[in-house]
Amino acid sequence: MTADRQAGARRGEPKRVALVVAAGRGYRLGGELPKQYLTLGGRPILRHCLAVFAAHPDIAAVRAVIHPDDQPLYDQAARGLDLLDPVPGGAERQDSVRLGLESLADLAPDQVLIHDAARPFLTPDVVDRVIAALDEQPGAIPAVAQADTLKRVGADGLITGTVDRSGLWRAQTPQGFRFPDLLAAHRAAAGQTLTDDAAVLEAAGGAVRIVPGAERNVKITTVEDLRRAERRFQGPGEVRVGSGFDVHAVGPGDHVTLGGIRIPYEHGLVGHSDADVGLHAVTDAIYGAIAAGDIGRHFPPTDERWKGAPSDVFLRHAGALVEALGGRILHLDLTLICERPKVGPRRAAITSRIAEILGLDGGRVAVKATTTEQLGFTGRGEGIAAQATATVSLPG
Ligand SMILES: Nc1ccn([C@@H]2O[C@H](COP(=O)(O)OP(=O)(O)OP(=O)(O)O)[C@@H](O)[C@H]2O)c(=O)n1
Ligand SMILES: C[C@](O)(CO)[C@H](O)COP(=O)(O)O
Repeated sequence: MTADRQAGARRGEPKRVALVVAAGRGYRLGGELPKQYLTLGGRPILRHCLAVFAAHPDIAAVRAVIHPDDQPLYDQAARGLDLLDPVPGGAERQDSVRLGLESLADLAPDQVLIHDAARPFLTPDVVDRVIAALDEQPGAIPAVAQADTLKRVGADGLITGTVDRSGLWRAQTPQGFRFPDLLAAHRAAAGQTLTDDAAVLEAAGGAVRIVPGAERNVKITTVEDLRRAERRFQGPGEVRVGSGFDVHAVGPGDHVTLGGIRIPYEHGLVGHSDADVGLHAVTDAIYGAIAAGDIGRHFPPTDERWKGAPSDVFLRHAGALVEALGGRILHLDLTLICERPKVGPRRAAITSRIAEILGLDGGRVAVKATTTEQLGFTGRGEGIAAQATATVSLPG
């Protein structure tokens, strides 16, 4: 559970769960793999939305509903994300949602957001709008106003009429509801065929509000949808660079933690967490690249939960935020500044550890060390400093 999620739970906010339906077979798209497991922008389609929910501060837990045959594909797609175990779906989308809701009954969330795995371009702002509307309504869905003229067409291909498009909206997901209402509505609707969860709540007499969706939040249904989605990931996207800097004072102890590894030493480093200046600088560099604040905002030093905490927790959080934006860490460059302990012999271990924490290729992580020629606080051995840059690409 992330820092923000734990904080939310502590503030007594409604317990909100995201349920991602991913048990479909993708017949209209065809091909050997169900569409949610095809690779888009270097990651399985399903992973895109799972990452958004997993990193969202107002979502307490995330569960996917999958086809039982897809377990190995799911395991690969969800690797490293903090999720509830998946549950098996049913023959139709509606069955999969109902089974997913039943599986959450023991957890008794206050609210649930249902999302199609086949909508990989979900962004946190759409989730925010649905959640905000749920404060006032039992149901809220993102939707986009219908812009084209609508024709009713007969079996012979001839137009039989023009449909008045005023008041018509295209429904998207995630669709948010008060959990007990939606579970009851789905149980009551078993046997009817309804294509979204808003329709299920409407059938039970529940009010559902529209909030602005996003044109980019499309569902991948056909080969043409997939091609269009792939084109969005072509080209460099937007490249951003962030920088990070950190210092910790030397104090009593018999080791320091630097760049995620423990190094025996005649002193320690003083800090609220494990005082790993290296990981702190890299973490702040990543936050900087995506303009997501700094380590102190996400993990306040006044918070007892982070006392003695291993700093890989902070770094993983920054990596998850990049992923939730559909981005990728292209390169990290860390410089450790101290006379002692000697970093050179540990450079490879630090490089591998940072790469491992973030799931990166080691070639994307540079670790360097320097002294300040015995000048200043690092030169006198009073503290260790670190500076880092992070280069991140975000989809265009
Ligand atoms: N039995 C089903 C059918 C659909 N879905 C999910 O519902 C979402 C929207 O459905 P759709 O786009 O229609 O997906 P498929 O059913 O896979 O596509 P098709 O109808 O072309 O087979 C998808 O994320 C899909 O995996 C599901 O969980 N269980
Ligand atoms: C729920 C939905 O995404 C709303 O647009 C859509 O109805 C699901 O897809 P399907 O093709 O109707 O199963």
